[in-house]
Formats: sequence, C-alpha cells, structure tokens
Amino acid sequence: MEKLISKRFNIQSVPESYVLPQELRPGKLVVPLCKTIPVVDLGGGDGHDQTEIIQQILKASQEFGFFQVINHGVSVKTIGDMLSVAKEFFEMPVEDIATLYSDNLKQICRVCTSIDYDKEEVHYWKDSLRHLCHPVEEYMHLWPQKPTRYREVAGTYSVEVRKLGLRLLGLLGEGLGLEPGYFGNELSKGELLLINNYPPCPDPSLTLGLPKHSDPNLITLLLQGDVYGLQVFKDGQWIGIEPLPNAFVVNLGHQLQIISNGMLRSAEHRVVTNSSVARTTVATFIYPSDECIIEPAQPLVKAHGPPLYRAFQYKEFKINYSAKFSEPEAQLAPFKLQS
Ligand SMILES: O=C(O)CCC(=O)C(=O)O
Ligand SMILES: [Fe+2]
Repeated sequence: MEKLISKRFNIQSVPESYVLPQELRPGKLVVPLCKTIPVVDLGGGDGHDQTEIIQQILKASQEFGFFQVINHGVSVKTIGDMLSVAKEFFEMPVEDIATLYSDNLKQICRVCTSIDYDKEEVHYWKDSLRHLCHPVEEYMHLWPQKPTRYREVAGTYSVEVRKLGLRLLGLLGEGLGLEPGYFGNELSKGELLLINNYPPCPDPSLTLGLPKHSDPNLITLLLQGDVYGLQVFKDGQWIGIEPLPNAFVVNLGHQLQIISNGMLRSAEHRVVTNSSVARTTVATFIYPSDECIIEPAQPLVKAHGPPLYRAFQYKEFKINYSAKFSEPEAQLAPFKLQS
C-alpha cells in the first residue's frame, strides 16, 4: 500500500509531494506551550463545584474554543488500553492495515491517509483509521479484527467517551442558559472515532500532519498521548497544547459556534510533525445526524440579538466543509446572515 506514510521504509528525506509551499510551512516548530489554555478538573471533590466548572469551560470555550479536562470519569485503564491498541494497530504489518484501506468516504470503517490523497496537491504526514461508533452494537462488527482486543477496547472507550462528551455538552448548555438536554438529541447522535498516526518525519519544517482547520462537528474529545504536536491559532499566533497524562483535549466544532450564535468559538488548529517518535492520537467527534436542522438557539437569539447564521441541515454543511478543509471562514460563509 504505497500511499500510507507510516509504512514507507527508510525515508531519508521528505518526498517532494509532501513538501508544503513556503507560506504554508510550519515555520517556528517550537512555539510556546500554552499554560493559559485551561485545564478543568471535573472531579468536583476539592471545592470545584458545578457552577465553577461551568464557568471555567464556558470561559475557555469563548476565549479559545479549547480546554483540557482531568478527573473526567473515563478510567485510566480505558485510556491506556485505547492508546496502546491504537499504536499496535499502526505497528502491524502493512498487509494487515492495507486490507482496510479505502478512499470511499461512505465506508463505515476504513484506513486512509492525508486528507484527500488523490485530489490534493500536497500530502499531509499522517495515516488514519476511522470508524463510526454509536451505537457500538451497530458498528462493532465492521471494526478491525486485529489487534485481537481492538473491538473490545474501542467499544468500552467509545461508550465512556460519549458519556463524557454528553456531560460536557450538558454543562455548556447550562452555562449558555439552554434547557437541560438541549444537545442530547439529534444534535449529538453521531460519534466517529479517528485514530491518527503521524510517523517521524525527516524534516518537520517542510511538512504538517494536518493543516490549519476547525472541526466540522459539535464537539471533539482528543487523547493526544504523551507526544507534543497539536497547536491552536490564537490572536494571530500558534500556541502548543501541552500533553498531560490521561487528560482529554476538548475543542468545539463549527456547529457549537453556530448554535451558540457566536458566543462560543470553534478554534483553528493544526498538527506539526517531529523527527524522533511516531505520534498516535485518538479523536472522538460527536456530531449531528445528517437531517438535523442546525440554527442559532432561539433563547440566545432572543436574549442577545439577531441570528448570525441561517438554518440548514447538517448534511449541507458537510458537503461544503470537505471542499474547503483549510479555510474555516469560507466553510462558514454560506451560512452567515448579513447583519
Ligand atoms: O491529532 C491531533 O492532535 C489533532 C487531530 C485533529 O485535529 C483532527 O483529527 O481533526
Ligand atoms: Fe481537528
């Protein structure tokens, strides 16, 4: 499977098709690790009561669109198992991985590489395994059979992370003043698990694992393991997100920006590569059903002025998103109302 970047032997230099044009290269690779992106303790055992937690995640979602959570209820074992099975998957012989390779976007479980390999001009330094995972019983039989414990581990993980995702959505909803359960319906029906594998790169200054983008969905929960690579664009600068053991990095997708009528933001982020170790991350995307109508929440429009976005079906957003992966503003433009 010659397209997969993880499985190329003995890469001494960056192949030309992976070298970004000068203006899109990462530039300074070592950016300040951001101590200001909040780390929210969801444990509540040491004075962090619910109101305080809500204020913290609301503020972080307004300012950064990013925060990390600890004491979040997903067990250390579940996290450890998921990260190790994700690594094991990409360490398997190429034959075992290649059987799952597909460029068909509709395939429920598939291995893919870069973003849109056959259409893009320059490729990105990552391979992925992606599959739907809610409800687990509906999709599990389509997941990888190797490593042998994959299905069991990813099944437990998907259920626990979904619970955390819905809890965070509940807290955000409460903070925004929306009725309980506002996000707990068609808006959060879908769940996609994406394992990203960024192999060591001989010259990280020439490439990216992922270019600048905002996620299309509602909310994303990311395990980034212990290898640095994720950066957030804030006030015209890239800042690094520090890997913290067993923490989840949480970021808001475009849909939360729209539903909150711009009160919360979906932040632009990217992934840089490194030359020494493979970086394996596990992202869970919670997203609306295709038919779900997305629009700024009525209570927010009533309280804070005119809607900034028109109503649309989520599937309409998805079509526009892929065509403009690295242009978050252009992705939102067709849905913006003139104010
Ligand atoms: O792997 C990471 O650190 C981030 C991945 C990401 O942003 C994405 O898959 O949308
Ligand atoms: Fe992302």
